Amino acid sequence: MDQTKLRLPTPLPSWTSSKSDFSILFHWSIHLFLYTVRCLTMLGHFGFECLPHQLVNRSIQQGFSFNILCVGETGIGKSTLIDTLFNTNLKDKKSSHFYSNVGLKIQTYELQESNVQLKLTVVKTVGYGDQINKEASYQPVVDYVDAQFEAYLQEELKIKRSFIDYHDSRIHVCLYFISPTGHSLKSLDLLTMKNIDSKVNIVPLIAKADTISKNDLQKFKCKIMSELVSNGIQIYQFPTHDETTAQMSQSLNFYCGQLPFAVVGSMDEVKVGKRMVRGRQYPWGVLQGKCDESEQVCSGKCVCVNKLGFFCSFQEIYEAKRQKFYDQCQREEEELKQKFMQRVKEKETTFKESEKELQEKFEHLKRVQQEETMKLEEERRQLEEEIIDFYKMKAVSETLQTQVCTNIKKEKERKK
Ligand SMILES: Nc1nc2c(ncn2[C@@H]2O[C@H](COP(=O)(O)OP(=O)(O)OP(=O)(O)O)[C@@H](O)[C@H]2O)c(=O)[nH]1
Repeated sequence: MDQTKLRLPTPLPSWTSSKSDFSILFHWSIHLFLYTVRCLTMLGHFGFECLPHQLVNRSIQQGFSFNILCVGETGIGKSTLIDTLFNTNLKDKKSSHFYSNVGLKIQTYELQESNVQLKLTVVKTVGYGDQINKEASYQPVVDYVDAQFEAYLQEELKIKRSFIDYHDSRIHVCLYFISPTGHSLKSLDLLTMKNIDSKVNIVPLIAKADTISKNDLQKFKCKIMSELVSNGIQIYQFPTHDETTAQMSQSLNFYCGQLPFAVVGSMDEVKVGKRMVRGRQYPWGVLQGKCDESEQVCSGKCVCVNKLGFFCSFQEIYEAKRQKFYDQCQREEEELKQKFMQRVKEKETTFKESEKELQEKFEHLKRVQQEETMKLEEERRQLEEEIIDFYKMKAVSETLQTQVCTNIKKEKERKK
């Protein structure tokens, strides 16, 4: 039978609660089971320990998709930061300040680092904050976010869903670029954030943070946070319970205390020592990505800013996770080996002790048996001597008896 061409029994009964359908389903399951049993060929090692590998392999095959919404005024540094984050040059044209309405620019890029593929969708506001009447500036953003939810819902409602090919365009994170005024949030910022905070994960960023002094920056951050709180605006909450994220960033509480993040982007590569790094060259020196000591931006998928203020790549995160997994495997393997060796040693000691005990028992029995043999030998010798004495005495008595008889006979004959 050609196993590779086996076809499953059809048709598969649609599920109903009636008894007859149940029995059909039952028979079908048995049929399927038999087919499955016959088809089974072991392709390799299996077990649920393989699940992490399968997940990693599937993720690598399928790639990742990440949708970022960048909301901020024209020229605030949205494109530069995205390029910095993903270490690319997405070559985006500069927008004009003279649009009558706010619009959105949606671009999808296929990025690759090593063998990890990323489908990156960047949605940027165009003309944001450039109109005299800014009241409705947030509306296109809200409409876009809602439209993506609606599209996903429509796909979900379809009888025949095809999520494998479906490009899920729902926004994972909204990077909200705050002008580095050092003063406070603008009413437009508050209005927009208030209208989208229930729909997307907002990560507030102070753009072009190299333009503010350290003290002013700290005060500005406090001011922004207090304004967000007093206006009831929900920003993204870091998953402090996530052990992996917590380990990678060492202390999420520290990062949460740094909100909003101060970021610096750059398209230029400058020489620092012997290395070429992304940075901004000033007459007084090179800024290799200022920002607070280290920062992190997280959403459903995680992106983080390293000590120098630039974002680590997905590849690094993936590699770190993979390394952690392998380290854990190695540690567990080592522990198992140690346990095994320990048990072998214990068993060996037990065996040796039993062997010693048995040997002693054997020696003891041997000694007892030897003594017993010697005793028996002595008894036998004594018995043999007794037998010899007995035979001697018997012979003497027989001789005496014969002599007595002879003497009696002679006496009788003499009397006659
Ligand atoms: N000082 C400083 N300048 C920056 C920074 N990021 C970007 N710039 C500069 O700001 C200008 C505008 O940057 P873009 O990234 O094009 O800004 P944008 O928000 O994408 O602009 P539009 O797409 O046209 O709205 C460029 O000249 C950048 O070099 C920064 O962190 N610090």
